[in-house]
Order: sequence, then C-alpha cells, then structure tokens
Amino acid sequence: METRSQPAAREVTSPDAAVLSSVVKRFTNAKGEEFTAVDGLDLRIRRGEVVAFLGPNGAGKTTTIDMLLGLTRPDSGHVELFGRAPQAAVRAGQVAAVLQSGGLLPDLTVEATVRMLGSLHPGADVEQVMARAGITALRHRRVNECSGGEQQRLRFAVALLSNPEFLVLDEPTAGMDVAARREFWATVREDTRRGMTVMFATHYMEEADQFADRVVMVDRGRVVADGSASSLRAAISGRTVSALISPGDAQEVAASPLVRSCTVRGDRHYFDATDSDALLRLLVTRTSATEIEVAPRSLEEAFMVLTHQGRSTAQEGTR
Ligand SMILES: Nc1ncnc2c1ncn2[C@@H]1O[C@H](COP(=O)(O)OP(=O)(O)OP(=O)(O)O)[C@@H](O)[C@H]1O
Repeated sequence: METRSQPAAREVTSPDAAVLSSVVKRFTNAKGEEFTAVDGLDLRIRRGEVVAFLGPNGAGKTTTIDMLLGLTRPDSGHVELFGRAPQAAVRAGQVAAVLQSGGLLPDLTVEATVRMLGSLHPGADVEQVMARAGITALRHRRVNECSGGEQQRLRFAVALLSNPEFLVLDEPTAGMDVAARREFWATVREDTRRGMTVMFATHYMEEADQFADRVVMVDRGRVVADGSASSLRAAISGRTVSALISPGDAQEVAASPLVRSCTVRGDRHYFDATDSDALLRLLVTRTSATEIEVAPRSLEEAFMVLTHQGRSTAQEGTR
C-alpha cells in the first residue's frame, strides 16, 4: 500500500507527473471526532499539464497537496510522483512547491535568501533563477520590505532552484490585489511555457480560466468536475436572470429552451439562461414578471454547471 512501497521499474518510466488513487485522509478534531478531509480522491496529472485545483474553503485542496508533496501520508490509497514515492521525487528535486506563507527569513535580502537556499542545490544558478522569477531588481531588498506579491515571486525563485519538473503552488496569490496577482501569474506563465508541469490551488475562477489547461474542482474531499479550461469558460460565461414571477409563469419559462435550470430562493426565481437577452425579452413580453435582474453566473452556479456538464468531459485529460 501507499507511498512507502518500492517503485517498480515500470513505474519509474511513468508518463504521468502525479497519480493519486482512491486517496483518503482523515483528521480527528479537538472533541476526538473523526473527519474525512479527502474522501477517495482520484487524480492523474500528465507531464506538461497546467492544472488548476479549484474548490471552496475546506474542500481538501491543501491536504491533497500536502500528500502530493509527501508532507503527510494518506490513511488509504496511493500517491505517486513520476512513478515513485512523493518523498523520493522531492528529494530528487523533481518537484518543488510555492506555499502561501512561511519559509522566508524577514531580515535577509532577496539575493541572500536565494543564495542561502541555492547552496542546498549543487549546480543551482542563482542569477538565472532570480531572472526567471523577475526579482533581479529586488536583490538588495530585505524580505520584510517586499510586498506580498514580491515575496511570492521570491518563493517561486526558491522553488526553481532545484530545476523541478513539477511545480505545485498552493493558493500562491491568496490575499494579493488584482494587479499583484496578474504580475505573479505573468512571471509564472513565462517560465512554464518551457513545458513544466504545474498544479495550483486557487479560489479564483479567473486564475483557473486564464492560466490552466485543465480545471479540477474538488468539494468535500472529492473531485466533482474535471475538464478543459474552455469548458470552465463556457460555464462562467452564462448569466442568471432572476425575477418576481407567478408560479404558473415560472413553470412555463423554465420549460423554455432558453433556460437550463430554475431555482427558487426566497420569493425570487433564478433562471440559468442559455441566452439571457432572449430570456429577458420573453419575461418582459410574455409574463407578468417584475424586478427582473440579470447577473453574471456566480462561482457556485458555475460550479454546479461544471459538476453536471463536467462529467461528460470529465476524463478527457486524465485517461
Ligand atoms: N491537521 C488538521 N487537523 C484537523 N483538521 C484538519 C487538518 N488539516 C485540515 N483539516 C480540515 O480538513 C478540511 C480540508 O482542509 P484543507 O486545508 O485541505 O482545505 P482547502 O480546500 O485547502 O481549504 P482552503 O481553501 O480554506 O485553504 C478542513 O475542514 C480542515 O479544517
């Protein structure tokens, strides 16, 4: 079972960067109750893929990443990186991580940080790594004087020191403003064009859309949708039209091909529209609907769409 087993010869030549099979991780809370954070998760990441790992708070993203990096072991199931145990791949420098915080000494300069950590990796090219992470101009700045975005670029530089094949980023832009997020991703994107495998956890739909080839959505420790970034784009491009409307009219509208689904919250009906302009015309001209509102689909609504539609595209990138 699991990560301690010796890799067989065929596994070492695995075409996959990462494989998680039926992975389960439980925690015990302060009251001694058992809680399943990761609940039979299956995921396969091919070499060269850029995968966004998207999900609400507490979905199990960090726990999964910790298992992927060999920081914690699954209670059951199997985790492999490049056909070997995660710890072995980490030791070999094949995988590196950018985590949300920690790992930096506030009084060191940017350059001293990279040099100090670079000394752990024989052959590391400190100047090249700083250039790749876009921090050469910050070399004399102390870590505690760097912005959140600059510190993340420094962590990115540190992750590059081992010249990894697979980079794992756990919510690397959490807490950054939009401009800092954009700058961070521009740096990473530039670097990953060289074919590195990347998996990143995020809460931001637009980061997943803009940066990933593939989007894996998790909820309650399970993969609930897995598809291309274009399927995500289609899911978030929709609009929700809501109105105060009589049940009879609502039923008729819901049966229209312009409507994917209808939900009722409070006294409003929410229609998930295939064509929001046409639906708006229908509501105004054919029903007694009032207080009509059109809004972009929320993350939760896109999530629901992907959960249903994603199933059909679910395995396109994985099998
Ligand atoms: N060491 C631990 N002990 C007990 N419970 C834990 C521990 N680590 C995580 N959990 C719980 O497991 C669940 C999954 O947590 P995890 O951090 O993996 O989620 P996440 O998707 O990364 O969430 P977020 O987006 O908020 O960071 C949460 O309910 C969390 O409280």
